[in-house]
Amino acid sequence: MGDPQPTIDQPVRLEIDPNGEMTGGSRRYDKLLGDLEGLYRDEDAYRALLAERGADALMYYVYDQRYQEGPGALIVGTSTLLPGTVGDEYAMTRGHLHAISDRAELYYCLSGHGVMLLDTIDGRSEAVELTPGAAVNVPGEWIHRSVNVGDEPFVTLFSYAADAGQDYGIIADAGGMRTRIVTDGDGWKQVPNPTHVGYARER
Ligand SMILES: O=P(O)(O)OC[C@H]1O[C@H](O)[C@H](O)[C@@H](O)[C@@H]1O
Ligand SMILES: [Fe+2]
Repeated sequence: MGDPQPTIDQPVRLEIDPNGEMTGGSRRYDKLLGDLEGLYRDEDAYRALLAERGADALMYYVYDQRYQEGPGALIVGTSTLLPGTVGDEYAMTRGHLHAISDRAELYYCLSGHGVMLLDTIDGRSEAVELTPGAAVNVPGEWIHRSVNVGDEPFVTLFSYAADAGQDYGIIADAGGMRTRIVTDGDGWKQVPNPTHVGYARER
């Protein structure tokens, strides 16, 4: 009686387009304007956009491919974040800490112009600007979100451990991340977020 035989998955070929289309993946999911209640600071601007474009307006979408949920497997996919602002804030993903918080993630920019916004529980914040060909290796323990600061879709290729999971509550409970990425007229800037009350473990 030896150890049980591991499941050996078959390699998968993925076709990944700079505009974010991916074939060979396992699934696609869409985030709509109506899903993003509470994300943006300017609630009046959010309500106005909702009235104008409807709850079904597409904000971002993700393709991914995974073999299994085990700790040794990778999830690979693309994220396409459509451009725009809500109030003075640029379009962004909800953001998360991995549920298994030490899990890292690679993001490689395929097209567009964005910022990876990053916070740690222990008080550090970073904003890493991404243009095609630039990547960020996000270490474990960093809360992360993508922000589109350009006029075109911001598309990244990502990869992370299949067992990582996502904790969204950590940002919601803190009143947002420590900083926000806003327009200053002709570009982006990072400003303190006045609604941020600290992450649970630092309160
Ligand atoms: O999950 P959100 O914060 O809404 O961001 C959307 C997606 O962004 C990235 O591409 C991650 O790798 C995905 O796992 C994540 O789901
Ligand atoms: Fe992630």
